[in-house]
Parts: sequence; structure tokens; C-alpha cells
Amino acid sequence: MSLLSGRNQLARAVLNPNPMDFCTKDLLTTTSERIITYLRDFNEDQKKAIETAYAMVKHSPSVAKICLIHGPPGTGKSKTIVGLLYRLLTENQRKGHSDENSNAKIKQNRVLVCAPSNAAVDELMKKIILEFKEKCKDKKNPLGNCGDINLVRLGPEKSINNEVLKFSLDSQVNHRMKKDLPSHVQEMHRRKEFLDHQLDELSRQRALCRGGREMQRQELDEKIAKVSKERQELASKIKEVQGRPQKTQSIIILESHVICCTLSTSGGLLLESAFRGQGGVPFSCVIVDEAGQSCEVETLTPLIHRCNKLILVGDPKQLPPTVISMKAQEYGYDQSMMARFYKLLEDSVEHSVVGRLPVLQLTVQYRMHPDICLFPSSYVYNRSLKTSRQTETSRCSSDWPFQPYLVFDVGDGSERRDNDSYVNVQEIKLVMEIIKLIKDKRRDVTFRNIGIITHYKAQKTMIQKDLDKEFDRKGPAEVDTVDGFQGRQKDCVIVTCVRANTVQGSIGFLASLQRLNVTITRAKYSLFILGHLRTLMENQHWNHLIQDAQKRGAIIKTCDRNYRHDAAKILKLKPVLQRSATHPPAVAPEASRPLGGLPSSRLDSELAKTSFTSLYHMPSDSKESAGTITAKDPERPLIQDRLRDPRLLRRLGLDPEAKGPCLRDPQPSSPQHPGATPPSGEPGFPGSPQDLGGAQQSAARGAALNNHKPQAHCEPPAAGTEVSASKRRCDWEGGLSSRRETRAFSEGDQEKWSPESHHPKRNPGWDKRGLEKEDGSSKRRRLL
Ligand SMILES: Nc1ncnc2c1ncn2[C@@H]1O[C@H](COP(=O)(O)OP(=O)(O)OP(=O)(O)O)[C@@H](O)[C@H]1O
Repeated sequence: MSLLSGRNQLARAVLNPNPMDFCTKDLLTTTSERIITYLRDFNEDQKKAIETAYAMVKHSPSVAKICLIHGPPGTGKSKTIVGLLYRLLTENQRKGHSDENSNAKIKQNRVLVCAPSNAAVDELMKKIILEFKEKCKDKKNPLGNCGDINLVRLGPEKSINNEVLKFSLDSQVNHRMKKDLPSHVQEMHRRKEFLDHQLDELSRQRALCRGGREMQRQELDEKIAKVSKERQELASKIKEVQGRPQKTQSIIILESHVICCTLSTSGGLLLESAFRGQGGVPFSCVIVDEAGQSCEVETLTPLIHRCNKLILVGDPKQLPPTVISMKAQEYGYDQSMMARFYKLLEDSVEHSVVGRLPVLQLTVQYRMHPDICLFPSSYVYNRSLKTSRQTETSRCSSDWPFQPYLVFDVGDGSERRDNDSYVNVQEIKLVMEIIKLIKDKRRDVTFRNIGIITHYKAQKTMIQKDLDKEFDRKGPAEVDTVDGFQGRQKDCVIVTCVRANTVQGSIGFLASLQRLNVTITRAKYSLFILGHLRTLMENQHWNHLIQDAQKRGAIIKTCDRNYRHDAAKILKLKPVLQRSATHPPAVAPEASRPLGGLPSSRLDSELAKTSFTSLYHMPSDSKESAGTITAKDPERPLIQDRLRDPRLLRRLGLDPEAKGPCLRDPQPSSPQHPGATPPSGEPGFPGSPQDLGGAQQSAARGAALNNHKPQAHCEPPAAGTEVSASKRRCDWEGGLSSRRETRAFSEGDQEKWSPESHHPKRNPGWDKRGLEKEDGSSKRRRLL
């Protein structure tokens, strides 16, 4: 800070920030046709963030300003950064002149892009490279080393991902030094390479004849010594004639438009010496990705170069920086600069210092199935996180055969200490049953598709052992702690919470809301949470999650003897579309054919016409135009698959919201989604009737129904609201006699597809036991 105070106008804002230091959404610029066309791939929030940050950088360069871009999971933070770079770096190409000093090739319009870890820097770089190469004007004759720009990655080569290695400073220096050398020096390099190969070969032979004749060994040793000597002499000569690489390093840095490195590397001597004597400020802005995960001192580091525009992109509601020292944590060292600013600004809004939060929010997510997004959106993000329509379509209607969201109450599980860690063998058994079932149904799944998240090392090790044993070391799932999964995603995530005890409030790592948030936002299609709910409910955040799951009928209570049977509940039900009393039967009666039955091909094509228009033609006044959230979705399923999905069918006329905005509000669309444990009297899960015969069948059904402990309806309060432990226990244990009595959704909702509509009271087609009356074709339906 003392270095900064003399150099950087941001120093005051960092120490004593006030809302005026942050840029607001009003900073918009007039944009050219070319940029408007470019921005069509971005949603409204992303466009706003790009335009505002752009205006902040371009307008009044002498004014110190900070821009916060808050992006919950999967909302396109990296995409927004790449868009901003494109916007910042391409404007003058368009005008046919350059703001660069073309003789010196020194860039005035240069951006420093940092992140706390090498992995994060490289992930972002991959996206930058893709975008700029794709958008290069003349691909055969690009202006820079990355499309029309020059890009460089600083840092030791061993910590840089192979995919971006050729942009590293070292490899660029090597390349250039060799290229610019006189021919005799190039010849020396070639000779040195030859000697390197020779040395490798001799060393190999020497290793092979270790047990051989003494004479042969001596001969080889002598040759090795001779070649090594020549190589060494040649290396010193090369150094002498070609000079030191520092000069070339500086030239490459000065010629770059984008410099990428970790926050700590940005403070090294390399940049400092490259810019020494150049005058002016070397960067038009500093962008920090994953800013919610870097501690304050790290974030200060790149500001040493005097740049007074700082753009922090991240999500303080995900994992904070990793700080091991308890003392440091006590002093707030584990709080990121972004989190501190965010809290301060929230307070300013609360105390009416400013009217609205000067933070650019990204609110449309492209990762999770809407049912997975529901709880984090309402509890962590104040209902602001929405699912893009394209993602909803793709997630809901894919041929992925598993439920999106279930919570397993492993009531007989118990935690056991294992050195500094914990294991819960019951949960491991259930994890294995689920994995086996997934692998059985989808042979193509690999560890790339499935993630198992646990907060405990001992549990991780044990699961890995079981996976290796069961699948012969080709386990179809990656097991890791939640920290290992931050910033990543999987098709299916299984969470094993481990903690199961009788001591109140003792759930260790699990207690953090940020950790919970990251845990439940990694899955694209399916999220299965396994835990001892009574223990977890002692924590307020888990309590809300469980209450929410209970309300949605997503809880499955299980115990050892039922693991295999209950694991089968992750399979999707095949929906029956019910005729709606309130909406015309646009697709019925054919569409409400027996469960799982495909509509006829004729109907398919007719439906296809309707669905295509209603699904992909956005209203012209829609905020999200068709161009904003559209097309390029490799996951887009076959029309036939889309049409099987109840949500989509609902939109074909049964859902009045279909004509509304393109984005789905995070409100529960069906309080009990198709994967839910059915309330008493409703049909069971697939498999159960077939698996069990006669008396066994009804006993099993009875058991399954008893598993469902109903609970009072309760809106999840905002995070941080205290719920008394006794009230919670009462809600959980006492419950109410029927969940249906406590439902908080309208009759209109009941007419939409949901397992509720199978209930005998609402559907005369079902008898009192929840079984469908045997009227002709319905037998098949019952079996399904
Ligand atoms: N406007 C958009 N239209 C379509 N897809 C988008 C859009 N924005 C982002 N995506 C897609 O969403 C996914 C996530 O984007 P990105 O990696 O930029 O998000 P992120 O916020 O950085 O993710 P994370 O939470 O992992 O940090 C990517 O597959 C990206 O292509």
C-alpha cells in the first residue's frame, strides 16, 4: 500500500472506498454496427457489463475507477472478459488507423489480465485464443500471434498448460532469438541440438549395458564425457554471440496487446523492467478474473504498474481465498478485495447512500438444469439467477435418463474419525449403488461426466479405493473435495456430506454457505446429495436446503437394506401429459399417450412445427432476443426428445408463461418435479412394481411411502436468517400429515404436468391406492 500511494490513484479508493469509485450501468457508449453484430452472441447483462467496462476504460483515462462484474456459476464471466478484450482491442482496426506507434511496435492499448492461479489464467487464455483466432480478419495473414493481436503468457513454463504453452514468454523468446540470428549462430544451435540427441542416445546405451562388459561401459563413459564437453563449450559460445534474452523479453512484452499471468507474477521484475523508461501508464486496464478467490494483497499486486482502472470479475458467494493460518483468518485475510467492496456497496444501498448497487450483475446461467439452479438462485442469489432458455431446453429434454435433483437421507449413516478426517461408510455404499446404476444405464459415462464431491479426505480416499476395485481402476467418476471442483462442471454430481453425529452444530467444513454454494452448482444435468439430514439440519443453510427439497418432494429416506432399491429412484419417470382444464388440449390426446410412449411420427412433425416456433422464435419485444441466447448448442436434442419433456409440452399451449419472457423465473415451476418422492397414494418409482411381486410389492410400496416425511411448507428465507433449532426439529420430525395440504401452488399449476396430477383426488384415472384403474391401455402405464 505504501508503494501504491505514491503511484496509483486507486490507492485511496482501495483504502477508503466510496460508491462513486465504482462504475455504474449508466456508462454506456454509442456502438458501431460491427460491435452490435459482435455483441449478438452475448446476453443483455453481458453486453451491459462489456459496454460499461469499456466506457470506464475509454472515458476520462485519468480518473481512477473500479468496475465490479459479479457472475454466479456458469453465467459467462470468462465470455464477458473475452468480449471486453475484443471490444477494447479492435476498435481502431475498424477505423483503418492504429493508435499504436507502428515503428516501435509498442502498444498503447494494452491490457493486463490476471487470476490468482495458473490454472485459472490458462483456462481464460484458452477462451481468449479461440475468440481472437476465430475473429481474425485474414486468417492466412494475421496481424499478431493470436489472430490480429499479440498475446503473451508470463510465468515459469512448468506451471503453464500445454495448450497455451506456445504463448509463454520463454517459448516466444526462444523462437524469436533463433529466428533473428545470423546463419552461423543458427548453425551452432543446430549442432547443439544434434549433440543433445547424441547425449540422450549414449546415456540410454550406458543404462542398458549396466550389467555388461567393463570395456564397453568405459568406452561409453568416455564418449559421453567428450560429447558433454563439446556441448557445454558450444552453449557458452552461443550465449556470448547472441546476447542475453532480457532484451528480447522486453520487446515481446512491449509488443503485446494482452499480457496474462498470475497476480503474483504481475509484481515481478519482468514487467517492471520492460516498462522502465517507457513513460506513461503501461496498461489501459487491469482485469482480475476469479477475483472472489484472491486475497487482498494478491489483488493489489498488478496495481503497482500505476494503472488506475481495475476490473474485478468473480463471485464472492463462491469459495473465498484459501488461507491456512487461523490467525490470518481472524484478521480477515481470507476476505477478497471484491468481497469487501461488495459488502460495503450493499451496506451503502441498505443505508440509502446510493440508490442501487454499482455492480454489474450477470444473471443468466448456462450450466445447470433449472431444478438444480432453483435453490441456489433463491437462497444464495436472492432469486436473481435465471436459466437461459436454451440451457433449460437442452437440460430438460436430453436423453439423460436420470432425475435432476434428489436429496438422500442416509438415516443409518454415521461418521467415523479417520486421523484428521472423517468417513461415513453407509454413504459410500449408496454412492457405489448410484454409480453402478448410472454406469449400467449409460455405458458411455466416464470420469469426465461424473463428479463425486466430499469435504473429507478420508472419505475421498475410501471412495476412490472402492471405485478402483469395482471398475478395475477405470472408475466412471472423479472424486475430489469441493475446492477441487471450483470453476468446474460435470454432467452429474454426487455429494456425500459424511457428517452424521449426535453432537449439535458439529458439521465442520459443511457449515460455510460459500462451500455449500459451490458444491450444489457444479452439476449440469443431475445433482444427488447424500447426507444424514438430522445432523445437517443443525446448520441454518443446510436446514433451508433440506426444507426446500422437502417442499419439492425431492427427499428420499433410505437405509442400508434399501440402498440398491432407492438408488433406482434416480431414474427419470416417463411423464404422462394430463389434459388441462384451463388450457386447450393443443397436443392431446395423442401426447397424453401411455407413459414413455413416443408420439406418432405424424404428430411429431406437426408438433415439431409448433414447438419450433414457440421454442425458438422469441417475441420481438423480448429482452433476450433470439440472437442473444440461441443456436450454437451442440447439446440441443432431437425434436422428438424435446417433445417428450413435460416442460416443453407445457409450453406448447398448456403453459400460459410460454408466451412470456424467454427466461424462466427461478420460481419453482413444478413444486414437485418428476423426480420427487411421491406423496402417499401416488405411484412409486420406476422399477419397483416390476421388481417386486404380490405381497412383497405392497409391502415395498408401503415402505417407500413411509419414507416420505412430509413437512410444513416454508419459503426459504434469505441466507443468514436464523431458524430456531427446536422449530426446525419440530418441522422435521412432526411434519404435517399430508404434503399436499401444505402445498403453496395454485390450481392452475396442478393442471400442468407433475406427479401431482396423477393423484386420485385430482385424476379420476387413478384409484385410491394411487394405482391407475385398469382401463384398457392403462395396464402398460401402471407397469411403467
Ligand atoms: N451469452 C451466452 N450465450 C450462450 N452461451 C453462453 C453465453 N454466455 C456463456 N455461455 C456459455 O456458458 C458456459 C459458461 O461460460 P463461462 O465459462 O464464460 O462462465 P463462467 O461464469 O466463467 O463459469 P464459472 O462459473 O465456471 O466460472 C460456457 O459454455 C459458455 O459458452
